[in-house]
Amino acid sequence: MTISQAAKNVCKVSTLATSKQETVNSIDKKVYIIGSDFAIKSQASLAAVTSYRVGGPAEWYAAPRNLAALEASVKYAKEHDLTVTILGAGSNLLVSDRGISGLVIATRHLRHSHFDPQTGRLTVAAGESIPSLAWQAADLGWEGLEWAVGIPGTVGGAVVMNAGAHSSCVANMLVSAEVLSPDGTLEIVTPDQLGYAYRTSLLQGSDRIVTQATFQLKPGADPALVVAATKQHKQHRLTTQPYNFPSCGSVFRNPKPHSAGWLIEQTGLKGYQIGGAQVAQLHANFIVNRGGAKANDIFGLIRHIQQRVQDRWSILLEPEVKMIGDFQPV
Ligand SMILES: Cc1cc2nc3c(=O)[nH]c(=O)nc-3n(C[C@H](O)[C@H](O)[C@H](O)COP(=O)(O)OP(=O)(O)OC[C@H]3O[C@@H](n4cnc5c(N)ncnc54)[C@H](O)[C@@H]3O)c2cc1C
Ligand SMILES: NC(=O)C1=CN([C@@H]2O[C@H](COP(=O)(O)OP(=O)(O)OC[C@H]3O[C@@H](n4cnc5c(N)ncnc54)[C@H](OP(=O)(O)O)[C@@H]3O)[C@@H](O)[C@H]2O)C=CC1
Ligand SMILES: C=C(O[C@H]1[C@H](O)[C@@H](CO)O[C@H](OP(=O)(O)OP(=O)(O)OC[C@H]2O[C@@H](n3ccc(=O)[nH]c3=O)[C@H](O)[C@@H]2O)[C@@H]1NC(C)=O)C(=O)O
Repeated sequence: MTISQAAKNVCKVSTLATSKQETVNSIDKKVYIIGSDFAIKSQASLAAVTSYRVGGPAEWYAAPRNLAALEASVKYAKEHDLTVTILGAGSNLLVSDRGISGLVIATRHLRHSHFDPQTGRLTVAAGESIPSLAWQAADLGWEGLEWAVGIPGTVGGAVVMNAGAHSSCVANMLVSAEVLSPDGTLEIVTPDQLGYAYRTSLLQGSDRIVTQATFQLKPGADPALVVAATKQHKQHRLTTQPYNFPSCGSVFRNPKPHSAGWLIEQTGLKGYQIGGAQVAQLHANFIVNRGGAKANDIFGLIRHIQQRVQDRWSILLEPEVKMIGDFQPV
């Protein structure tokens, strides 16, 4: 970005200026615009905030810490005609090496949680960590989230993805979610409105932002037993899934009744590598970043796996990972 471009971008934001707004360091790429209740950063690294640790920058990036700041970010994007991309913990995203144009809004800093012992309901902001909630519930002796340990995502991402493991998933326990639309309206939606199915929901590809969710859990169990079950799930993961290198978890949905990992292994692709991206030895449905991978290495490997599995089994594997931005065709 040139100085004049940076200055232009600052001007754009200054139209929203409040008395507390200031800009810092408009000479290099890191231009920060601090509003009364929100900040926008230009050319922010997305590799730093996604689990694959790859990809280019966000043209604009906001990480609101409360609902008002989220609403301000959405309003800002609308007024400046910026495409909005939502990021949770970035644990199911592959960001292109060219980065993302428009405004990336990270919801992982929206935080609050309330365990209501009267109803057994857990109401949490979109940015709360799913595995952290699983451990908190276990410590309280609340059953229902044992499966979620080891899924390094946020509540927002889990509600959108219908995250699941060990035969449970978000759809089974979600009571309602609060969503923010681009026009600024807040709405409470229930699971029957979200078209939930295996690893999918109507929120995928929609422009609605999850701000908080309420889950139904089961209080009253012996905490020691719930902690033990949670530990067991975590241990199972550590022995069957590669946690030692950056990944996005399972790359492909299972084409039921088959499992993607089995199909990929049987195709002889374990250990196959493009650049720094490798089909994991421990679990063939994981692509790991062995160090220095480019997003395009991972993208190329995804396409290679799809082609080889299609050739061998006549099954087209469907990516679970969300690929965002422009990728070079392979
Ligand atoms: C080691 C590892 C293990 C994993 N294991 C599992 C597993 O067992 N089961 C499983 O289901 N997944 C698993 N995953 C994948 C991932 O953790 C889940 O999909 C998780 O739910 C993604 O949450 P996130 O907050 O990281 O979302 P992100 O990856 O940031 O985003 C995912 C999608 O949700 C959207 N989104 C995120 N937050 C919001 C919001 N507040 N409002 C609207 N849209 C939003 C994004 O735009 C994107 O389309 C694993 C990943 C890793 C790295
Ligand atoms: N391969 C990859 O790309 C990535 C893998 N990961 C892995 O995913 C897994 C999930 O990630 P993470 O979000 O860190 O989840 P963890 O389950 O490791 O921790 C989540 C939260 O729960 C707490 N916690 C952990 N263990 C216990 C326990 N026995 N009792 C009570 N509280 C506990 C942690 O506290 P405290 O912080 O105090 O430990 C933390 O606040 C981890 O194994 C992590 O290494 C994460 C990101 C990317
Ligand atoms: C990690 C994810 O979710 C995971 C979730 O953690 C686990 C545990 O419940 O079950 C699913 O994995 P999975 O179907 O691969 O489960 P596994 O039990 O590891 O494997 C299924 C079958 O494939 C076989 N398998 C697996 C990997 C491999 O390299 N080779 C192989 O043959 C296993 O032996 C097993 O018979 C989810 N994946 C999908 C795509 O549904 C994710 O979505 O990101």
